[in-house]
Amino acid sequence: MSSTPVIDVERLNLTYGDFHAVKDLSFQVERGELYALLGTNGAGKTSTLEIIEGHRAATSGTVRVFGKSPRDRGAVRPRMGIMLQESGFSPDLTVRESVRLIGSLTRRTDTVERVLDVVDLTRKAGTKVSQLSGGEKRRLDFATAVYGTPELIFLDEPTTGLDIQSRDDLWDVVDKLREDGSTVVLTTHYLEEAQQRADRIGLMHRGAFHREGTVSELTRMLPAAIRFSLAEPVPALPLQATRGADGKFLIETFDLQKDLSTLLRWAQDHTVELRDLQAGPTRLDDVFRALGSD
Ligand SMILES: Nc1ncnc2c1ncn2[C@@H]1O[C@H](COP(=O)(O)OP(=O)(O)OP(=O)(O)O)[C@@H](O)[C@H]1O
Repeated sequence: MSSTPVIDVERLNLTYGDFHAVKDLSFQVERGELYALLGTNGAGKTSTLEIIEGHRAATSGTVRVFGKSPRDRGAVRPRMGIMLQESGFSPDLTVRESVRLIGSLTRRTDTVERVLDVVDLTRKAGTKVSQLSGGEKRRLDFATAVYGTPELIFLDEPTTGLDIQSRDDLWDVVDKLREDGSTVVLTTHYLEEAQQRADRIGLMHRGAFHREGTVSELTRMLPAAIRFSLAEPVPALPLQATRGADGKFLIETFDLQKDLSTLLRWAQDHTVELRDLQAGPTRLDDVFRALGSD
């Protein structure tokens, strides 16, 4: 059984004058998914999101949100919560007034008190926006996405500028929204967040998908890494290794278990200490670095 995707993008193109910013992009986001749109600077993520959010018209291609055109704002907009990189709240309004204003714009039902509590700004309710810290402003931006528990939530670099506790709190709220059935589209430059939380990732580079899939699909095609240091003099190793500028050895392998056990057995037999030993699958950062070298 297949249900209509929440977001359905087919052969989307966007040009700014002569510049082709989004090239034939196609993807779907299913109900309840957390989809991360990642990419290099200028890859076209914001442009793509702006079209899906209904802020910008496509040059060609089709975009459907809940089966409708995102330009049909009356039908689609109340079902979306959008946390932009900068919400542009009026500096003279208080936090409470700002949330009330957001609420009236969303046309969703909620209470200001509940939303302030969810984003942990109750104590700042009477404070003017101009007097908030960077992290508090970011939490106020988050309130725009949370108000009225929308079915579809866009989070554009949501944790930038947040301390660890606030980040964890934000993700707890997102987890709760997902339990309640919300679909989430995320952009972030914190790759570990995407790696931990996304169901699927679209990795954009120069307007197109370089890769798309689950985290394990994206990382599977790169070798795993074993890293360690050795005391001098360095004995002959049982496997091919390279040595980094920091003096650490790196073994890249598509058979981590076998090569790691070979290395450990060799170290045991030769009474060699493998210092700072680390072994693991490729991280998303490495997929990105591979992109940069294309
Ligand atoms: N209004 C515009 N007019 C002309 N070119 C634009 C406009 N907006 C964006 N661009 C260009 O389109 C490309 C894609 O921009 P976009 O902001 O979508 O990228 P992004 O993936 O969100 O980048 P970043 O990670 O740096 O925020 C960039 O090369 C950018 O310079």
